[in-house]
Amino acid sequence: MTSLSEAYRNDPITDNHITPLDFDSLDKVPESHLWTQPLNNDVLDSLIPVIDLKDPNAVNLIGQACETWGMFQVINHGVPSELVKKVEFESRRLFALPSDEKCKVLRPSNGATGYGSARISPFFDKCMWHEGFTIMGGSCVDDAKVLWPHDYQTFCDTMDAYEKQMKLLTRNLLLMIFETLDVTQEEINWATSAHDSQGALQLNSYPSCPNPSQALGLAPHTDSLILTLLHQGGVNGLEIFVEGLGWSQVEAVEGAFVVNVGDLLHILSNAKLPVICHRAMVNRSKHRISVAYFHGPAVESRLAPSSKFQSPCFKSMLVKDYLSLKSKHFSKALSLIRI
Ligand SMILES: O=C(O)CCC(=O)C(=O)O
Ligand SMILES: [Fe+2]
Repeated sequence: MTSLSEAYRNDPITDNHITPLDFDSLDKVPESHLWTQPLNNDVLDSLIPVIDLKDPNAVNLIGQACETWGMFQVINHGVPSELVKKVEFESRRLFALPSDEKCKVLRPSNGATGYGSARISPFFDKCMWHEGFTIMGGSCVDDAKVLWPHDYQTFCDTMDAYEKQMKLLTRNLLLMIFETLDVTQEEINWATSAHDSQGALQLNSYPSCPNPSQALGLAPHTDSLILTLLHQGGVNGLEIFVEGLGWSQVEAVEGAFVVNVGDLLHILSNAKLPVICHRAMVNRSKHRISVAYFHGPAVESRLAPSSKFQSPCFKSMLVKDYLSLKSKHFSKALSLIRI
């Protein structure tokens, strides 16, 4: 069976879009990372609801938030805060390594895992104030052994434990979403299956930046898979684009995960659930870390709007073919499969 990481192999990225800056060595933002168009710092306050999973009305609130925004935050989700803190600590330990150490596990141009710039980098003229580390296929032991030959186990155990928790929470959230979205049991099984080969953990690092108004942490994008769970690490930075209003901050709420609909759930819902365009901003004083878990279905499986919809508005295709289309056409991918 093809895994998510294998699905990315056919669409290599050129090497100059993979190696991040050595941020520690800089006291000003280089031309390559200076975004000249206004980044609009008049951001609106948070519009995205924070939902308590213990609220008896949580299912309806989640359903409403998904239909309105394609995004919500959850608290009281059952993921131990100690584990989340450990993940953040281990992530900081990784990104604090010297640049040449981190580059020993640089993501290969035709690969999906390891250290490197955001996969969306080739679609933008300017570089992002960001470095990332991607874990797919259930284990990061090979990379961790290179980074810490004698001390890799804690990192791996922490990431494994976190990924397990993310899979459980994702499944629960999807089941709640499907209580208010009419799809078949087979489609629910498709969306909630959670084999090791399907999810991805993305550690994001946004070092403090001497010129935050002209640098961008992560450029605007939608997430490609089914559902994303994001830990913002207590530092604001995530923003969403709201048609007619502009950019709005998604406040970093202590202990909350930001949950957002990805392209594949948008397609399954026949566009009933919007997919929200978001970006990450940087700041002058804090080194921001975020951790995203992306949940996807089997890449060899077929993707289509639910058969409950009389008039599907997207073509049916294999998941891996959609991911390949997204790798080539980025933000145009959804419109290319629109009927
Ligand atoms: O760091 C953030 O706030 C956003 C991260 C994100 O959008 C992603 O990893 O896809
Ligand atoms: Fe994202």
